Amino acid sequence: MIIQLCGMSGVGKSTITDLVKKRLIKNGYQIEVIDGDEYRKALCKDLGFSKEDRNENINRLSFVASKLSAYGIIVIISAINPYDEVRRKVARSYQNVKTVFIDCPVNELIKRDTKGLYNKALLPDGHPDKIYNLTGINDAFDRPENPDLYINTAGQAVKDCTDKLYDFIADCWSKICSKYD
Ligand SMILES: Nc1ncnc2c1ncn2[C@@H]1O[C@H](COP(=O)(O)OS(=O)(=O)O)[C@@H](OP(=O)(O)O)[C@H]1O
Ligand SMILES: Nc1ncnc2c1ncn2[C@@H]1O[C@H](COP(=O)(O)OP(=O)(O)O)[C@@H](O)[C@H]1O
Repeated sequence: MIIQLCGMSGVGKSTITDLVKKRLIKNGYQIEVIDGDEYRKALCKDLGFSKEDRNENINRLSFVASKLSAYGIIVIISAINPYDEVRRKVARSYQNVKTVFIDCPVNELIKRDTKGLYNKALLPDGHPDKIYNLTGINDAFDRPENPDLYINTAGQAVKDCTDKLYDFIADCWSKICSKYD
């Protein structure tokens, strides 16, 4: 099973997946997280943030996910994954793919700004530190219309969001396993 997350920088993808991963391992599941930030330092280090590069990034991450998933490992792809077309392609190309939208209003993300990226994207044009392709500010994010699970992290405790994702994964996994009983 492949869980493809999508959501802008700072919505809580890493925070939630780290906790869900620990809990799944503790309860005996085999799980791997494919984290966009981590893979961009290795397998995807040649890629930037153009539409083409983001698409290629998700193509690579989902390919790796499919190989692990074929061994019965639950795989979470934790990336911004901003384009509807690519998310649909992943869902079409591989078996047992679920799409989870982690959401948070942009004004809250600007307040959180854990990596300082929003501050840089909001600098005036021409400023030497300004970034011009931050998802949700000056680059596109297609909000999924019918995700398999929706989590809004604004004003919600991390534990509640983690419980939601954990319960969803455990439920999907038990349905898949019951087909083989
Ligand atoms: N311009 C711009 N836009 C978006 N993100 C940026 C950008 N520049 C750097 N970063 C950092 O890269 C992380 C996103 O990488 P992803 O592989 O998840 O992106 S994508 O799915 O290919 O769109 C993202 O990680 P997260 O904050 O964990 O989402 C950022 O840390
Ligand atoms: N309900 C919540 N779920 C997840 N993170 C939250 C929540 N509320 C506040 N946060 C905070 O938001 C930030 C999310 O950062 P991070 O997990 O790195 O996001 P992402 O991986 O999507 O870029 C963290 O500082 C986290 O403590």
